[in-house]
Amino acid sequence: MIRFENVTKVYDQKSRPALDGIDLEIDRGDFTFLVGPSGSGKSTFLRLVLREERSSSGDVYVAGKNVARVPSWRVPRLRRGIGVVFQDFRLLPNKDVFGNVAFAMQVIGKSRYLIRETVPEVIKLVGLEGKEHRMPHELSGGEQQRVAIARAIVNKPGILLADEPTGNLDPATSVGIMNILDKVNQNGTTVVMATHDDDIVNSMRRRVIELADGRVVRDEKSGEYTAMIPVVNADGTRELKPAGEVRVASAAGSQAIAPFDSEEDEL
Ligand SMILES: Nc1ncnc2c1ncn2[C@@H]1O[C@H](COP(=O)(O)OP(=O)(O)OP(=O)(O)O)[C@@H](O)[C@H]1O
Repeated sequence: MIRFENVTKVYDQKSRPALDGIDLEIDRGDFTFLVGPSGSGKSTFLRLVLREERSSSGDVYVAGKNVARVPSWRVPRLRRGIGVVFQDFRLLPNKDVFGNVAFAMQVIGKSRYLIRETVPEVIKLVGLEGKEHRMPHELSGGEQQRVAIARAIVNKPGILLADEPTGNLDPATSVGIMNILDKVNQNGTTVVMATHDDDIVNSMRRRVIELADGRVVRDEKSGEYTAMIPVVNADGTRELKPAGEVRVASAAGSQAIAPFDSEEDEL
């Protein structure tokens, strides 16, 4: 469903590549986690699949098509087959739940009849029945993410890309979101999820592709993950440490420099 053949992406000639010679294949119907420290290339991978960025060398195939060869006017059609969910939900603030989900069908010209049929089904699938007329600001973070997932899948995409979909949610709410993504996957959609959340990865036991400095350093069929966090030690040296250790270590003088701890503070 997604194939990378020796793909390198360089944003800035003076820096190391964001992705460096990636070779991998994700089959139709797979659920794959993309893990790795901040800056390892996860979002770049997803942007290449969506053709929001182009590779500097190597080929990206989505559903058998070399995305670099898709003419610009056909890119919207390519993207129609790919649903996307982000950490920050990105709902339309002036539309209610129904309107947010329906909008994804309206923009591609689906009939009012089909919209009236389909939107309630998808709202039910994500567990938001009865909340169709709530505005985004009247929903919890978890509910907003459910709307975002409903919007991403309402046109029945073959692929769902999720970039840190639980990054703004507490652990219990995250479990609910993962159950929905699992259901979407069981309905046949290929799911690729970038995450730092080891609890989620370890509870799901799905394929884990780990990136570091733009390279694949691990690819396991049903793997686990320990998130690593860059820290500055008391003596000023920097190193990567397992996330669990950092919380203990910080009391002893190490300070996390990645954004994860500050994100937790915001919860
Ligand atoms: N538009 C851009 N221009 C220049 N450099 C970029 C751009 N986007 C990403 N990069 C760089 O490419 C590398 C990979 O970034 P990317 O966002 O893909 O990592 P990530 O694994 O998704 O990180 P995070 O977990 O923090 O979201 C980083 O060094 C980053 O600074």
